[in-house]
Amino acid sequence: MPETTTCWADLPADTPFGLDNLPYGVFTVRGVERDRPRVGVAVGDRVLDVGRAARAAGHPALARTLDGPDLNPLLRLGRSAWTELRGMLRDWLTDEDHRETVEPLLLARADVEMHLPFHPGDYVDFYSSEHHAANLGRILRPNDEPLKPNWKHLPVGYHGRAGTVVASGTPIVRPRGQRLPAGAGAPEFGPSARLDIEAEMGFVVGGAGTRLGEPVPVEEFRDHVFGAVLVNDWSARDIQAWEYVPLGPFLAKSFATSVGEWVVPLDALEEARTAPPERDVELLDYLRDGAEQGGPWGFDVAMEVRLNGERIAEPPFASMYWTAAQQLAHLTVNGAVVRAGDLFASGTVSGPEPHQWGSLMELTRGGREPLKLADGEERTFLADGDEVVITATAPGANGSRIGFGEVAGRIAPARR
Ligand SMILES: O=C(O)/C=C/C(=O)CC(=O)CC(=O)O
Ligand SMILES: [Ca+2]
Ligand SMILES: [Mg+2]
Repeated sequence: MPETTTCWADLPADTPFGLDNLPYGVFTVRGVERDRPRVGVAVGDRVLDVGRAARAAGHPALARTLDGPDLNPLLRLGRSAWTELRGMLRDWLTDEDHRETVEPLLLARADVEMHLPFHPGDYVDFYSSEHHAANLGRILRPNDEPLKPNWKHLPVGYHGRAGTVVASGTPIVRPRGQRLPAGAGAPEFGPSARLDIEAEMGFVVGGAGTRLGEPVPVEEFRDHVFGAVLVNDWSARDIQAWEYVPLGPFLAKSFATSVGEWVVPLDALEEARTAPPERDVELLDYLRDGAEQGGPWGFDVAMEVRLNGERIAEPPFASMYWTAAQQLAHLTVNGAVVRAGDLFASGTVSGPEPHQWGSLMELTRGGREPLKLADGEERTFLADGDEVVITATAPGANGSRIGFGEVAGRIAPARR
């Protein structure tokens, strides 16, 4: 990637959407009736209509993959096409010769509506923060070891529900289900009373996909992953507690999983790459992720969680024990296929300090110690009308800052 040259468009100083980021999303223009959702790239506080830019630059085939309504066709093109397009974007945005055609294709962010950026065929969620896993173990299983014996030998995960992966801003209807009231002998049915968030980072699969029986080794991570996106894995703790023994989460997490508006390309995260925490058990060969395997694949991403506008947590993604490259290697080691558009999420991101915990379950010690909010309100779990917004930034090339935008959701009352 060439060094940053200046964009002819005036980018706000310190923008998290500079030329070293260029994340992809899907947009329509507000107020245009039946506008087609299509691919956009964030540039400063504007959004570039990339398909039209590609067409104007004489790349009609590429333009067709960007005409929408999701990133999936672009994801299928694979690593070399992504790199080529990234180079073209920089060219279009820095070379005065392109200004006349490209500038009218930059729309104010305020004038566009963002949509679900990709449609996952499969969605997996891991459980890869040691701090989160140990915190939940201590809260839920106080008489056991906080971590199960398998935890440091493999990235524990479960298959989620791809069809309820929703765009940032989608209202989250409080789920109803079975839960066992404390001390009761039989379950009751009703709206979840312990609705929680999980602040996570997701990774979006790209390329030709794998064939049945073909694993993706850690070494090939870069060829199979397009980029990263914010995730909020809404979780109904009361439904979960009753249903998930012994097979794992089912309805407690399948009602909605929100993803961020922008997918940040792996290329934009080169500067943020960092070594994961020291491993204290010897890993099986397929999970090794040292320099010989092209690692490390940890990322120094600083996340923030806001509840009704007030910051309640700052989860550090760099503290995750298992990396996305290990997760992908593990999820395919049995020969399961991955396809372009698939999403696998990190699991709740929690750091060592209490203000770094990525779920209300942890922040309120299992609902026993309510959070006191600035407006005088208290929360254990989410109330109807609450809005949760998760944001993140990472260090970028040339001293820049890489923004992930946000993943937002407001709780709507349960259906009656
Ligand atoms: O340890 C438990 O009993 C429950 C764990 C979770 O609910 C966490 C989960 O779903 C995975 C994650 O986001 O880390
Ligand atoms: Ca989760
Ligand atoms: Mg979910």
